[in-house]
Amino acid sequence: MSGSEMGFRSFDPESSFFSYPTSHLHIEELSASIVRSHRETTQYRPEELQALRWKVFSREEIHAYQSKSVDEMWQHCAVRLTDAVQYVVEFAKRIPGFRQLCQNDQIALLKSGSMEVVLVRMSRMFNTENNTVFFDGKFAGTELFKSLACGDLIAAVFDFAHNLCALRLTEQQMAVFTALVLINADRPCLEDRERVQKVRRDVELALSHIMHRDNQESLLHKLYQRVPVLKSLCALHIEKLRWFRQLYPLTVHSLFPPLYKELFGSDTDIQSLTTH
Ligand SMILES: O=S(=O)(c1ccc(F)cc1)C1(c2ccc(OCc3ccccc3)cc2)CCCC1
Repeated sequence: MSGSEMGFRSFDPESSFFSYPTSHLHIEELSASIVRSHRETTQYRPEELQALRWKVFSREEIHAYQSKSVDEMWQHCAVRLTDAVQYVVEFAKRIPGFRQLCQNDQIALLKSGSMEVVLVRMSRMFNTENNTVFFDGKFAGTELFKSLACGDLIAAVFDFAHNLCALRLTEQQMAVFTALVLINADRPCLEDRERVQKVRRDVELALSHIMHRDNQESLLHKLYQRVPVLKSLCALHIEKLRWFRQLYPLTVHSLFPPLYKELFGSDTDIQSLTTH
């Protein structure tokens, strides 16, 4: 196996900055740091979700959600999503390598990747045995979200969560996979793509290292196959948001969280991410 295959890179005097050899120790430290950041920034611990696994909404509670108006339910989910995104922002800021990126690139990666990370993390809150997701303190099926009037988006969100949950990723595997989803050098509006790629390369090595250590390398290609689905889910979310905003412009303007509008609205500049 050549040095580059083992993850070692030779010194390149012309490179924009010193390209350090990626040692196994560096990769192990990076993995440990990403796992710690993940554990510190997930809203619910796995054991908490496990304990609540069979706590489902009653018919009356489901009916109450279904009786909400479209704009009320959209606002409710937008607030939930924004909460989840703020934890993802905190996760990103604690990833070595992400912090070293310029602020513009940190914001560009969060703007295009935070929803994807939320959707990956959502698979931790999914119960494949009754096809429910943890929402507002209990587990809910798709029928609870009927008043959103975007059944195709909800079905796709559930389908994605179900498929990923079925892979039974460990928290460590989930942590490094979400870091990989976030640190993507193909995202739009990046200033230093090469630097993002170098950070991504080490996270890729970290994921391969963890999957090899867990003897689950066969999962790697399944994980990489889920990435394009994430992209299409986020596009569908943006499409639905455009539809919703045409119907309820005032709700979006005055009742949606500013961070939600900055991340998913039209190209408004990101204020609240920088002031964090
Ligand atoms: O718990 S949730 O509110 C939830 C909503 C819909 C659903 F089917 C399952 C769960 C949450 C979520 C919020 C918005 C999502 O897409 C964008 C969206 C969808 C519908 C309306 C508005 C926004 C997806 C997930 C899960 C993770 C964080 C919050």
